Amino acid sequence: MSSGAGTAGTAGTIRVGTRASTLAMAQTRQVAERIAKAAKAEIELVPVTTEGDTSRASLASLGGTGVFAAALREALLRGECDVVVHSLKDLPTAEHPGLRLGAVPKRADARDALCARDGLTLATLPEGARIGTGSPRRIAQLRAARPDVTPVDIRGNVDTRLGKVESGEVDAVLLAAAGLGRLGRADAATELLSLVDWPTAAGQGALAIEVRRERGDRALERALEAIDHGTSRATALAERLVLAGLEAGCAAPVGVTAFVDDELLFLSANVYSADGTRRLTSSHAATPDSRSSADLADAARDVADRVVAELLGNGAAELAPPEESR
Ligand SMILES: NCc1[nH]cc(CCC(=O)O)c1CC(=O)O
Repeated sequence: MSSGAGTAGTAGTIRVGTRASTLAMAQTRQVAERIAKAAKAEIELVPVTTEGDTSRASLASLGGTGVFAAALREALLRGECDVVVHSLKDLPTAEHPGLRLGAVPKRADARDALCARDGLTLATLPEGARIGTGSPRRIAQLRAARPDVTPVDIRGNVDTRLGKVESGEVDAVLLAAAGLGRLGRADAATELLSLVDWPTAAGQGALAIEVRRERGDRALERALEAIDHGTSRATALAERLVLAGLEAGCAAPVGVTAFVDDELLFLSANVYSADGTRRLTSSHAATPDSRSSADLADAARDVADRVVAELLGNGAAELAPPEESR
């Protein structure tokens, strides 16, 4: 059944690398079925354990970028699989020299969901409520919206986190709506937070299919082209360029949202101080010359450049200076 390393797809089987968490397996299975159909090939899921899965350290202390993606990328480079499926928001913004983004399928809901006991919402949570999240962005947004509540650093998969609400360990957790939806747990959300005042992580809700840079399997390439969704790729690109542009000069939490609305590619970003008391915001729009991938990508680069320049010009780096200058 399983083919040896380096024998990419020779037996008509496409090996799809994935994290082994329930969420990753669920979303990879959905993408893998589409690849199988488009390539008219068999697929085999190859689970890869990543440091982000095994470490109990808080996500913030793991350094954020790359803990989930690195092991998948190594498995791909070693030839243990032909493609890997990531949550795009877990993929470092820097390009890997040996890899390319084969496809960004149609994106799911980019919003964060509050999953609270007793149907509570951000506005109706009692004073001092305990809210589970380890994300510096969500903590800053929470502190800005409800300075009286207490963020609690929790880890674990989606079911573990929801279980902490059921057991009463916390009053609510903040999770990506997309992940809840893919697990069939959308019902757990008691409030979907508006992207207007609660923008989320760059690429949240989008998946990324990565492949080795060298081209070989034509059927696989055509399948990835068929799955790629131009506006999802462009909005995720715009958001990730903001993150990349700020990473150089700013370590503060960032929320960013882009969408394509008829004629317009719109991008808006917030940079927060860690305690949520200060916030910089910038919004820009561009009109792509056409809906072609190339024109959408040009528009994405254009809006991202303007948003980054404005945020840095307004002092984003001073909200939380990069480590080395502290
Ligand atoms: N960092 C963990 C992670 N990576 C992707 C998702 C959700 C799915 C997505 O954004 O596509 C999650 C969980 C969460 O933030 O609730």
